[in-house]
Amino acid sequence: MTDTTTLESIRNTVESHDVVLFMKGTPLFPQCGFSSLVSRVLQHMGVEYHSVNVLEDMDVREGIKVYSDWPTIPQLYVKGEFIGGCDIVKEMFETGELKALLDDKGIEAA
Ligand SMILES: N[C@@H](CCC(=O)N[C@@H](CS)C(=O)NCC(=O)O)C(=O)O
Ligand code: FES
Repeated sequence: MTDTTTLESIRNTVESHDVVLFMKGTPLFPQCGFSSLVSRVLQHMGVEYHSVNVLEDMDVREGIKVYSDWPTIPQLYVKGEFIGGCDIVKEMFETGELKALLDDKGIEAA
């Protein structure tokens, strides 16, 4: 069960930072290949981002799925908007769509 406090706290997190990655582990010590890939893409692009380790909080791990109506981790948010998980981010990176989106939102990428 996901309560409104958890959802409000998630909303606060995604609205407090331009780029937020909900992941398993941390950028330095990712705990899953899918999370690792997305954090490496962002690092490679020189994008500053806030990361949330869902393994530290079961409420967030389950709550983020309800918040976005997306069943898995990782989850990338840009300016409060859910962008996607590993497959989507990988594809958007390869096509240049991710760079275009970040440019469009005024987020600096190298
Ligand atoms: N195809 C997914 C891969 C991510 C995925 O399958 N995540 C699983 C395993 S890490 C997950 O979050 N399962 C639910 C959970 O662990 O809470 C994507 O594009 O992001
Ligand atoms: S933790 Fe096993 S696939 Fe992500």
